[in-house]
Amino acid sequence: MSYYYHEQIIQLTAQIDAEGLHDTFVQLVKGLFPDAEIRLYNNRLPASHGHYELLHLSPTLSQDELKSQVSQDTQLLDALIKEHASIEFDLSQDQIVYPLMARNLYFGALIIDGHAIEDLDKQTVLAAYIAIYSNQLNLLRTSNHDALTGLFNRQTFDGTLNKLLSTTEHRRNQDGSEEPHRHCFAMLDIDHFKRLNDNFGHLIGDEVLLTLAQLMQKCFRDEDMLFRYGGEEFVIIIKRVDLAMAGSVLERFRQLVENHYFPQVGRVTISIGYTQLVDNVLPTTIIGRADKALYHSKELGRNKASCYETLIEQNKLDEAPGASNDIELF
Ligand SMILES: Nc1nc2c(ncn2[C@@H]2O[C@H](COP(=O)(O)OP(=O)(O)OP(=O)(O)O)[C@@H](O)[C@H]2O)c(=O)[nH]1
Repeated sequence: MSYYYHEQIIQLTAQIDAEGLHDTFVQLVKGLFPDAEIRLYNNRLPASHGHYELLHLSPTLSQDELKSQVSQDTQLLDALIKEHASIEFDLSQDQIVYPLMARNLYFGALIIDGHAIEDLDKQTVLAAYIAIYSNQLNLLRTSNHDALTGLFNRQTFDGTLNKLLSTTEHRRNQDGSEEPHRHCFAMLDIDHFKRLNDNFGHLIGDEVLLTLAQLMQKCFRDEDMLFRYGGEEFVIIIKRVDLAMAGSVLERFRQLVENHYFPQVGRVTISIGYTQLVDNVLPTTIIGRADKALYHSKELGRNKASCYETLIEQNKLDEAPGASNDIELF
C-alpha cells in the first residue's frame, strides 16, 4: 500500500463525529471507484430488520428511483442478515455489498454498484478502509451513547443542540420558495421513579429505563434524535414537525408507555414538556422552556404532555429565563 493510502487512513481516524466519518469514508471509496454508484446504509437497531438509514447516495437518482432502490437494497440487506453473511464479494457481479460489522454486530452496509472490482490492490485498500471505518464508528458510538439504554448521551446532546440552533436547514415549497425547517424539543421524565427504585430495587429500575428507551426507539422516526439526558430524564428532538404534530406524536407515546406492561413493575407513566426549536435562541433557553412545561405536567398530576408555547398563550406560565432576551451577558 502506498504512502498516499496511509494519508487517507489517517483522515479516517481523525474524524470525531459520525457525519464526518461517513462522509470521509464515502469520499475515499469514491476515490477508488470514481464511476461507481455508492450507497452507504446505517442499520439503526443491530441485527433487526427494516431500520436502514441511507447515509449516502450518488445524487443522480430521482425521488421515485431512489424509493425503489432503497426498497430493493432493504430486501437484499434483510436477506444478508438472515444468512449471517460476513462478506459478499463476487468479482463476476457489478454490484458488491459489504455488510459492515463491529464486535459481531451488523451495523450497516456499503453497496458499490456498476463496478466490477478486479484490481487486487484496490481490493486490499478497500478492505482496509472498511475495517478502519467500522472500528472508528464503533469507537465513536461507544463514546456518544449511554451505556445502559444505548440512546445518545448527554455529551452528544449538548453538541447536537448547539449545532441545530446555529444552523438553519431549509425546505423547498412547491412554488420554489424556501423556508426554514422547524424542529421540536421534548423533555420527558419517569413519574415517581424514586419510589419505583425504593420498592423494586435499582436493577429493576435500570430495566425500566432500558424498556422505556426501547419503546422510544420503536415509536419515533429514525430521523428523530433520542437522548438520555440524565437519571430518569430523556430528551427528544423531533425533526421537521410543528408544535401540533409534535403534540400528537408525544401524546401517542405517553399513552403507549401508560399501556405497556413493564415486567415485575406493571404500570409506569411519564410526564412530558415540549417546545419549538427556534433559531438564535440559546440552548439553555430551549431546555428551560421544555423543563417548565414538564414541571407543569408534574404539577397537574403527572402522566401528561404540556406545550410551553400553549401554556404561555394561556397565561399559565411565566416566560422561561432568557425567553425574551437571548443575549447572554457575562
Ligand atoms: N435505577 C436507576 N435509578 C436512577 C438512575 N439515575 C437516577 N436514578 C434515580 O431516579 C430517582 C429520581 O427521583 P426524583 O428526581 O426524586 O423524581 P421522581 O421520584 O421520579 O418523582 P417525580 O419526577 O416528581 O415524579 C432517584 O431516586 C435516582 O436515584 C439510574 O441510572 N438507575
